[in-house]
Amino acid sequence: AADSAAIASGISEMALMEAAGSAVANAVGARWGKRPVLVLAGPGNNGGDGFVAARHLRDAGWNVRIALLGSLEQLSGVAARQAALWNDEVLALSVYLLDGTALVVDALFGAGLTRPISGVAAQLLEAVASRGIPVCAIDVPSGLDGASGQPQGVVARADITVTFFRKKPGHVLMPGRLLCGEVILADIGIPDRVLSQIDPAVFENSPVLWMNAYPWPHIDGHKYQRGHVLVVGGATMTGAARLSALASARIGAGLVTVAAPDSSWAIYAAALTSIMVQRVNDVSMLDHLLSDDRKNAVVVGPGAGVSHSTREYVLAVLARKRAVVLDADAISAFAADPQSLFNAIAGPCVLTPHEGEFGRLFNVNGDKLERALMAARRSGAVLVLKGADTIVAAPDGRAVINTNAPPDLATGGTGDVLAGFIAGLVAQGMPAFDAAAAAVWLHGEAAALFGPGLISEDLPQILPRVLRRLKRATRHDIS
Ligand SMILES: NC(=O)C1=CN([C@@H]2O[C@H](COP(=O)(O)OP(=O)(O)OC[C@H]3O[C@@H](n4cnc5c(N)ncnc54)[C@H](OP(=O)(O)O)[C@@H]3O)[C@@H](O)[C@H]2O)[C@@H](O)CC1
Ligand SMILES: Nc1ncnc2c1ncn2[C@@H]1O[C@H](COP(=O)(O)OP(=O)(O)O)[C@@H](O)[C@H]1O
Ligand SMILES: [K+]
Repeated sequence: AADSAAIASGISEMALMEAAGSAVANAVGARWGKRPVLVLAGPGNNGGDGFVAARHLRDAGWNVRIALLGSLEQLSGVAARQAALWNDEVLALSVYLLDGTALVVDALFGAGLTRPISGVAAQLLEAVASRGIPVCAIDVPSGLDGASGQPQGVVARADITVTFFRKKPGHVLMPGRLLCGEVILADIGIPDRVLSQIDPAVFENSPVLWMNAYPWPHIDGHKYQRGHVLVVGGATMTGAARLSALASARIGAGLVTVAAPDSSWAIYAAALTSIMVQRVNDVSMLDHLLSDDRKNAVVVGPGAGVSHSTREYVLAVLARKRAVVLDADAISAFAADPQSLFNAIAGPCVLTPHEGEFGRLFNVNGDKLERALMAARRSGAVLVLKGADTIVAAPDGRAVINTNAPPDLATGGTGDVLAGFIAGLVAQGMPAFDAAAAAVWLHGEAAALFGPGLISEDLPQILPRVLRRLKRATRHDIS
C-alpha cells in the first residue's frame, strides 16, 4: 500500500525498486563475506528486487547467479525493465543450483503471494532449509503471509529479511518473527507523509506510541493525583492478587488496596506493607468500597476463583463505570455467558486473556491480530491477547503487536503482574489502550533486563530500573 501511494504521489517505481535491491545488496555485504550467491527470482516485483540486488552484488565483485521462476517474457513492468539491466545469464529454477551455493537471496515472492508455493519453487525452498544454506529474504521469506505472520505452505527460514519503509505485521507476529530472522528496515525513499495517506492502525509496540501519555509524577503532585487501585483478592490463591497489587504500586499508583475476605484477611495483611487491606465478604461490601470514587481502577480475576461471586464482583465494578482490568478467573467466570459480560462493559475496560481464556469468551477465527481486533470490537474492551507476540487491540481498530517479551515470562504469576501494571497506569490517568500497550512493553523489558531465572516477583522488583531508563530516554526524545 505504501509503495502504490508513493508511486501515485509521483515517485518513480523504477527508483524505488533500485533502492530496494541496492539495500538488499548492502545488507548482504554487511552480514556475509564474499561467497557464491544464488538469487531466486519470482515472477513479480519481489523478483525485480532480486535482479537489482544481483546486479549490485555482481558489481561489488561477488560471484552471483540468478534463477528465475517462469520465463523472462512473463515478467512485466519495472521487474521486466530491471531484469533487462542484468545483462547476463538467467537460469531456470532447479534444486541442482544449490550445489556450490553458499548464500541464497530469496526474491521469489513478497507481498503478492496469493497461494501456497508449489512445484520446483517449493522443492527449492525445502532444499535450502534442509541444507541449512544461509538466506537473505527480500521483503518477507517467500511463502510467509506478510499480513498474518502465518506460512502458506513451505517457507525457508531467513537469517535476515530486508524490508522497506515499515515492517509488516507478519514480521512481528509469530511464527513470522522467527522465520524472518533479523529484520532490516531499509529506507527506499518513500516519504513519511505517505503514512498519513495509508493511515495504518497497527504498530509494533514501542515507547514512541505512548510515551507522551506516560503519567510521570508531577512536581507538585500528591498521592491522590496518582490514583487508587483496588485489587479484589481471592480467598485461597492469595499470591496472585498480591502480585497484582505490588505491580500497581511499583508502576506508580498513589494508593493500592486489596479487598480480602475475612478468611484470608490476615494473610494479606501480614504480607503487605505499603498496600492496604480491606475486608470484603460479599458484593455489597465491595460496592461500598467503590462508593469512594477515588478508587479509580480495579483489578478482578487473579486468584479470584471461577465462581458466581467473581461474576457478581465484575458486574458490580462495571456497573460503577469504574476502569477495570479483568484477568484470569474474571474472564473464565463468564465462559457460559460471555454476552452478559460484554453487555455490562461501558467504561474503560481491559481484558487480558491468554489463548486458553480467550477461547472461553470468543468464538472467532482468523490470525491472532484479526482475532484480537474482532474480540475488542465485540466486547467493547481493550483486548490484551497474551503470548510471545502479545497483541493489544482497541474496539476502534487500533492495535499494537509486542515483540520485546522473552520466553522467561512463561512462569506462573507474570500475568497477574501485567494486570497490576495496566491498572496502575490507568489509575494514573493513562487511557486504557495506551496503558495496556505501555504495561506490556514495560513487562517485557523488565523480564529481558532480569534475564534467566525470572520469577514473577522479580518483575515489580526490577521495574524501577526500566522506568528510570525510559524516563531518561524520554527526556532525550527516543524514537
Ligand atoms: N511496488 C513497488 O514499487 C515496490 C515493490 N517492492 C517489491 O515488490 C514486492 C511485491 O511485488 P508484487 O506485488 O509484484 O508481488 P510478488 O510478491 O512479487 O508476487 C506476485 C507474483 O507472484 C505470483 N504468485 C503469487 N503467489 C504465487 C504462488 N504461490 N505461486 C506462483 N506464483 C505466485 C503472482 O501471480 P498471480 O497470483 O497473478 O498468478 C505474481 O506474478 C514487494 O514484496 C517488494 O519486494 C519493492 O521493490 C519496493 C517498491
Ligand atoms: N514464550 C513467551 N514469550 C514471551 N512472553 C510470554 C511467553 N509465554 C508467556 N508469556 C507472557 O507471560 C505472561 C503470562 O501470563 P498468564 O498466562 O496469565 O500467566 P499467570 O496466569 O500465571 O499470571 C503474559 O504476559 C504472556 O504474554
Ligand atoms: K521473498
